[in-house]
Amino acid sequence: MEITLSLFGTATTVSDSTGLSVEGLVTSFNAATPWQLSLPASGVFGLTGPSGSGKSTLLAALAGQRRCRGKISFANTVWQCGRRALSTHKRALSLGFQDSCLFAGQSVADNLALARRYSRRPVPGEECDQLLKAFGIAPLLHQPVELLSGGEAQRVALLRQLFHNAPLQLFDEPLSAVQRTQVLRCLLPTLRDFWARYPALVIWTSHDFDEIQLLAQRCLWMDAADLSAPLTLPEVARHLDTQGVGDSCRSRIEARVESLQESLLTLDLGGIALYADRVAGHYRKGDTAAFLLEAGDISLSAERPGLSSMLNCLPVMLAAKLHLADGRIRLQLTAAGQVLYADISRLSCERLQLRDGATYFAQFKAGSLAGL
Ligand SMILES: Nc1ncnc2c1ncn2[C@@H]1O[C@H](COP(=O)(O)OP(=O)(O)OP(=O)(O)O)[C@@H](O)[C@H]1O
Repeated sequence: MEITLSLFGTATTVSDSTGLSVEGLVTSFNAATPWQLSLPASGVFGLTGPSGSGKSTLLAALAGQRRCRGKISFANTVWQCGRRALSTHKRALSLGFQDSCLFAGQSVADNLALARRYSRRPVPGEECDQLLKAFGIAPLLHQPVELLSGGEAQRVALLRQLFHNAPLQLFDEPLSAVQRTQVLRCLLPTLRDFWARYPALVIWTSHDFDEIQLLAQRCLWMDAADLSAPLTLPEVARHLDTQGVGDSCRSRIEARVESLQESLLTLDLGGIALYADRVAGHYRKGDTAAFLLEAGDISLSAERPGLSSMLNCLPVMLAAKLHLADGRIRLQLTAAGQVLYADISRLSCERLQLRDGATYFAQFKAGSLAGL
């Protein structure tokens, strides 16, 4: 079904969609690959792809901050038709950048109050108080924004966007300066919970695929100005693997070199022997060597396993569980003061009856340790 709307006094026909509809959107950057996109009125969608591929340009065009032509409509309102465009402040959206863009000369509290005052869907005060606490912003409320660190400023800017609670929320690497553990363990779970209770259409741009996995169930992929339709997370992971970009979840492990025989390296991690196969480079006994280990390469047992073709068996302590958007569970484990991540299914998690603080056995193949 199609409906007719009036934009600047001229009748315009758009698809009857309450979500976001983009048809043939062209900027000076993507003249050869017009963008098409159709997203529902609510839901969290990741946006990732190689650097310089056009992600920020797309967000700027959606927000009316980049000259473009084509059609954009959201919630049955036409924002762009041909070269005619509705100005940014008339679009029901908010846009958050890596550079926090807070209002200078004002306190944190003033910045946040403005967002609520100009919101058409203000978030209840109680909710705001909880968000202030979860984001660690409460002690900073009376600070002038010029005195905030980069990570603090980003957290305030993100909070300002939540307080404003626009129907379409665009984010461009909004947490790149915030400590990763705080992002993964506190901020992303808070955001997921917030958007479950205050639905909006969210497009979250990041190079950190773990962030996207924790927030979104679908993700857009941009490569050389070519925009995909929403993909599943495994589909995007395959793109990332092929391109060698992005950041799937890998742990960095450091261990002391014991011996190298043929291509099998024997290591010592806190008194436990580890083995790395097919490693390149020169290793000398006593050196500290670093390796990467994919979260998906680890299997976990509640009891010490018997003989196995998996050469590595490391006792680990479960520090935390993170629920990934695709239903899997990411476990944060510690061993000899180092942090490892393991991705397992919800069923495995239930069967193992995992408890924080308990000891388990992480198994992985010698070939899974990639030397740095
Ligand atoms: N204001 C501008 N003027 C001219 N070219 C620009 C401008 N902004 C970006 N570009 C160019 O447009 C292309 C796309 O940039 P864009 O910032 O959209 O990419 P991106 O995918 O967001 O990259 P990143 O992941 O590195 O942030 C790049 O080649 C960039 O150099």
